[in-house]
Amino acid sequence: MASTLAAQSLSSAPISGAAHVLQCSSSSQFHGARLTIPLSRHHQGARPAVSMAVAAPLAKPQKLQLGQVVRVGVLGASGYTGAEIARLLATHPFFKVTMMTADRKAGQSIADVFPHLIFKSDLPDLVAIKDADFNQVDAVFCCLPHATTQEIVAAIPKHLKVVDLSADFRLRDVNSYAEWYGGEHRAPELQKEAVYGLTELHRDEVETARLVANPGCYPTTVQLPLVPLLQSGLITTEDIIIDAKSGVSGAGRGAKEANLYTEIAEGMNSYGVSKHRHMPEIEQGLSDAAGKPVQISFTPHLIPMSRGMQSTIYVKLTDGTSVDDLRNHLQSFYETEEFVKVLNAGVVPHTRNVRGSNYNLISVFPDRLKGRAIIISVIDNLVKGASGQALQNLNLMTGCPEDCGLLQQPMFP
Ligand SMILES: NC(=O)C1=CN([C@@H]2O[C@H](COP(=O)(O)OP(=O)(O)OC[C@H]3O[C@@H](n4cnc5c(N)ncnc54)[C@H](OP(=O)(O)O)[C@@H]3O)[C@@H](O)[C@H]2O)C=CC1
Ligand SMILES: CC(=O)N[C@@H](CCC(=O)OP(=O)(O)O)C(=O)O
Repeated sequence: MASTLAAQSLSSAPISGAAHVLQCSSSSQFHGARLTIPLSRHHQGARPAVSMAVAAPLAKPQKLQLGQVVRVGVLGASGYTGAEIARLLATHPFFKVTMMTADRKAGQSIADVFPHLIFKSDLPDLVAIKDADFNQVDAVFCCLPHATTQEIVAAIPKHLKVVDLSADFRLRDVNSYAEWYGGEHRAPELQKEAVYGLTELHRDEVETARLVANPGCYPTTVQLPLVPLLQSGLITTEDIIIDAKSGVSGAGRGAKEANLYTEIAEGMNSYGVSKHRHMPEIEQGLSDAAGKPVQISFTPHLIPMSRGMQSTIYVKLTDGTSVDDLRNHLQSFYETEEFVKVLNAGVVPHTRNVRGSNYNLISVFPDRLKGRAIIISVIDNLVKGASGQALQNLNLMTGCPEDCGLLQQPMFP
């Protein structure tokens, strides 16, 4: 009996006005609550833009009571971030996965695709996205490749809350999206509606959002330390240099030559040098924080580990600021946060210190060069950099305690 309560309260949540009328192109019309977009992974053709009005923020969700159940759909559950959501939800007191989709793996059981999930025997089988029944869910995690995602999210019934892990709704400027993602956005109004879900910095907006754009993994490592420092004027907006490293799972599970064991093991390489698509996302957040345009130098690297991410960030102090001021400011800024911790002077974080967890560790060091500091920020790309932060956001959007399902400690060593 109790299990239907949340379903009712969530699906009847007031989403204001005519704002939610969907005028899809004929190929993405709704029939009942199933998607009928032809979703071939090979389909790259241009489509007309989906047009709709921008939705107003929702009311804050009521706190869930124990016994209530939020039915969750995972689109792209046969990928790394989708599987990670299923893993994190295994002990969640309120969320139950009732629908999972796949593309090539549709029709299989999740345990056949990911044997580590066999212990969670109540997970549904993987269905093709065209067969996804949105009557079975109250909320959706969308774990699909960017560009594929926008039309799918546009066609999800508007009473459902959605956290999208792709890059499709992160950039506010449609021209910037077109420039960095190589094609016109096909749901620009949704791009305006989406709230950027860097949880610790946008908590209030996330709570009242219907659609959250979950941040990229590199942008999470960079913005968590730099936004408070730029907001407080402790560092300059010039000369920000970011040297970042990611484990290979950041590239997804799809087979790619560059990600073969033989290409990755016993070595490392830079990629996207001076043109990585996370640059505009990072610059958007840093510019908002500084109140003026900020440009960065950013070079990502692929290193031979399955998960984990480090950004080493070189910044210039403003006049009269010391490195201790930076550390003290970050420590007090994040003092009450569960998932962001600022280490004491001299302590170097390791990606293993956050492996499998939703934590971000930050450390601040003086540079040998006068007036400069070096900031190290580590996360697990699949957790705080993707599925963990997505769950943190959906917890807030549905009235669950923010840390539900997220308190597992890092695996070390
Ligand atoms: N990996 C990471 O660390 C991070 C990833 N992200 C973002 O999250 C999203 C998911 O990433 P990740 O899980 O790594 O990706 P994967 O490549 O591992 O998984 C992609 C999923 O999408 C499905 N899929 C692919 N193409 C289509 C299609 N045309 N129609 C329907 N389903 C499709 C795949 O199904 P099947 O396998 O059955 O073909 C699979 O379930 C991406 O947008 C990514 O950029 C964000 C932050 C970090
Ligand atoms: C190692 C690797 O390839 N990483 C991915 C970033 C993963 C991520 O956060 O990206 P999204 O913006 O796709 O969500 C990349 O550099 O494109």
